[in-house]
Amino acid sequence: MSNVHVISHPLVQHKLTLMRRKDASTNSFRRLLNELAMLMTYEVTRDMPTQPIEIETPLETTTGTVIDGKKLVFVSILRAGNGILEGMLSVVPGARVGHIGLYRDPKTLTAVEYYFKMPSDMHERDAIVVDPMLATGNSAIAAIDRLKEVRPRSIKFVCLLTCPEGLAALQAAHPDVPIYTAAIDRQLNDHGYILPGLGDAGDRIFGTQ
Ligand SMILES: O=P(O)(O)OC[C@H]1O[C@H](OP(=O)(O)OP(=O)(O)O)[C@H](O)[C@@H]1O
Ligand SMILES: O=c1cc[nH]c(=O)[nH]1
Ligand SMILES: [Mg+2]
Repeated sequence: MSNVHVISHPLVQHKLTLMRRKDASTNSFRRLLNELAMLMTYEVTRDMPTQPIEIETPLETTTGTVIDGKKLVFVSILRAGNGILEGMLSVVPGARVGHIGLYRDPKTLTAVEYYFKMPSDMHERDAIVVDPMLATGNSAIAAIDRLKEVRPRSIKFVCLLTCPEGLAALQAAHPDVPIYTAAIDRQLNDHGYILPGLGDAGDRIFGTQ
């Protein structure tokens, strides 16, 4: 599973454990997701291109290093992706943002698209697709199928939690897309929920249960 990166940093694991607890409030769930997303961004953007820039310190001229945030596009799978998006944008505020609206049909567990909006010139941008949950993989696969139609320069997928079933499905459909996650849980239940998991991410972020 060389294309799968599990971010096992103690801070990430600590916050994820607090989020899993069923008694975590909407407020603390959202705040923790935000903090986790910031920490995960550090790993996910480790290889992003930089360029040298000449600057003046109060004492002399020197050469510093900057990124070009505009070349990055965070692609949020609605709704729950927006919980990760917020944290990522606080670390890379210049990034562009795309949205893909998808929901899982509760009976068939297939993904149904209701919205798609990307920045222009996607072929010049590196896309990071975000969604807290990779369960059956149907939503991530549908989102990446659709995203590939506008030909971004590269694609990564970031989630908080996944399971062997979702990883296998996404890797089979899009072997070129690296996957970043904070944990690989045990399995899916009969309703397509991750066990032990954290429940329905969208409902917990937005308090819609
Ligand atoms: O891997 P899958 O089996 O496709 O499941 C994962 C999807 O399920 C959840 O979205 P949901 O359909 O609940 O929509 P929401 O974000 O609007 O709540 C989650 O945020 C993922 O998008
Ligand atoms: O466990 C799961 C599976 C899919 N979507 C969620 O929000 N949670
Ligand atoms: Mg949901």
